[in-house]
Amino acid sequence: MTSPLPHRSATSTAPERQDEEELHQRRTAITALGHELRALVDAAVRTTAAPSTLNRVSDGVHRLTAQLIGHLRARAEVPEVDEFPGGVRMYSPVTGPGSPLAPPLRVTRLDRGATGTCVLGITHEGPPGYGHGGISAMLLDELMGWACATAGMPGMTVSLQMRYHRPVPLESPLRVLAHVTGTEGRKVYVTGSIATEEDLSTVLVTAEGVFVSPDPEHARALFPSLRSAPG
Ligand SMILES: CCCCCCCC(=O)SCCNC(=O)CCNC(=O)[C@H](O)C(C)(C)COP(=O)(O)OP(=O)(O)OC[C@H]1O[C@@H](n2cnc3c(N)ncnc32)[C@H](O)[C@@H]1OP(=O)(O)O
Repeated sequence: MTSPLPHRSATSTAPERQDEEELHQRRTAITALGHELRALVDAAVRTTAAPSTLNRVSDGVHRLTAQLIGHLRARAEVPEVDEFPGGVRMYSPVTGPGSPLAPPLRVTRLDRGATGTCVLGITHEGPPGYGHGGISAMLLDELMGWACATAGMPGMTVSLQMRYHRPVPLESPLRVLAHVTGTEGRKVYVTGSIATEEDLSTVLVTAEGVFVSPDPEHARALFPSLRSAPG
């Protein structure tokens, strides 16, 4: 199972340990804020509170936001708390423990594949009581991307074909699966599915995707903040 928290190394030198401790504290705080934000978003889309209460909460949230906007990172800059590419992404809208949008999906790497678990909430609702089709596509796109990475070919989605067989329930543990089925040059072919933990044999959604590993020149142009990174 992937963890948003850093691994600690017994062989770290003292300054490294200090850095690791600081990273651990930041990730723990980001995770705690993400948890509270998800609770806020959930309550905000479910509440039947009076307009006066909504206005009061709105003012309070505005004041809280002001405490953060003095410390924003530049757009497209990889957060210091992340390991990109190929590792922790604290603010991913799918897996990020710091993201109010993320369920978040908890991912386990498999051999040329990946599996993920999550619970969708009312924030992710499409038809009343069920998940939005775009959210299912988001879960599968992400996990299929992880599957590519486990096959040693991290890439970007160029094609994603979805099939919605049955509605995806909210507030019910889900299992998402993805497997690489083949590669051809820089292209990776991947399949994915969503089922409930309760009934793994009844597939609710399936997907077929093509991912492409950008060539190095293209990758440097797309991700300039990684210009000095190895590879
Ligand atoms: C671990 C975390 C995982 C996270 C996963 C998240 C996944 C995402 O959401 S990625 C974001 C969404 N995707 C994107 O924004 C990608 C946008 N596309 C691009 O930028 C470019 O297409 C890019 C960089 C991927 C590839 O560009 P480039 O390197 O020039 O590839 P290009 O030469 O055009 O095509 C490579 C091959 O793919 C094929 N291909 C391109 N597009 C498609 C397509 N839509 N369908 C099928 N095949 C395609 C080409 O035919 C070519 O095949 P061949 O080598 O056999 O001729």
